[in-house]
Amino acid sequence: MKAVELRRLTKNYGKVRGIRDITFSIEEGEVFGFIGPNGAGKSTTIRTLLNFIHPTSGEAFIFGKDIVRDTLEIRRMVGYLPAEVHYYDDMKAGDLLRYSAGFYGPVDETRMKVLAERMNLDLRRKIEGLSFGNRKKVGIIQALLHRPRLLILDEPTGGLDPLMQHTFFEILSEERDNGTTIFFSSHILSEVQKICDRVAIIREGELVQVETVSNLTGNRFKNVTIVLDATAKDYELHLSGIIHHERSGHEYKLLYNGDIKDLLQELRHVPLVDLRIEEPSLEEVFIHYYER
Ligand SMILES: Nc1ncnc2c1ncn2[C@@H]1O[C@H](COP(=O)(O)OP(=O)(O)OP(=O)(O)O)[C@@H](O)[C@H]1O
Repeated sequence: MKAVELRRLTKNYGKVRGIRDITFSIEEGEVFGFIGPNGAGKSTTIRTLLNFIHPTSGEAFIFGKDIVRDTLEIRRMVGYLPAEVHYYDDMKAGDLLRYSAGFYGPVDETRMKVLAERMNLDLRRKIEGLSFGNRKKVGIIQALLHRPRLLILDEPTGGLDPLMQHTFFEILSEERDNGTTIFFSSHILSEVQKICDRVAIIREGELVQVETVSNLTGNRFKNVTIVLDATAKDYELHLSGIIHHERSGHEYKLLYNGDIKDLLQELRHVPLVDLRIEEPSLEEVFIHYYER
């Protein structure tokens, strides 16, 4: 059984495009990233999965349960962090967490305190006095507290400083090691690279690609910088697999997705001064998909 399965899931807001024909699935225990620029449809997908909004067509399942028919059962298995957290301002953070965790059964006070301590959150403070980042921490603890089988996190790191992001990813790794499935959306590719097994790339409401992170950052893609002799005339590389190239003077920068032997073969005929072959960041790889 898949942890999450979407089959041609579509959501329109009246005439406005939300998401169209989204199909992918997440294995149990996987850390799965959902990547796309603002407005791509990440939140729409997540909110449809949790039945906050109704699909226009298509279907989806969480641990085999139908997202529309079995909402309550699904909510019990899921910890959800919305992109924007809205709370009753007048409550203390700790009381709010107790109140919301109470829905799932007895509240694990120790877990709440440990998480709050690690995230440096004072549970006695009222929500209204908390900064955006501290409210985010409340949301993160809320999502984690009842030890859900599946974590769905919508842009979880926004508002957290780098140190806190580090702690947050540490906590996520521990959850993963305990078997929790994690689905999180982001427009920051490097953070997805850190922790995800696979990523789905969404753009303008449509799924562009589902790929393992190791495939994307692994052997296939290289950043190649070639510096030619000043005497070299305008030079054109005759190679398939060049995804993107730019030139300034005698320096050529390529994003290359092909056999490295073909590249070296081609370069034998070139008045080479310098050559660098480096691992591209996920950003650079994705830019190629977005530009298509
Ligand atoms: N309640 C709504 N009513 C009408 N259109 C909406 C609504 N919510 C989202 N949309 C539209 O659906 C599309 C996808 O938006 P969505 O919020 O899902 O994107 P996103 O990938 O989560 O981006 P962001 O990171 O900016 O939240 C956008 O064109 C957006 O304008």
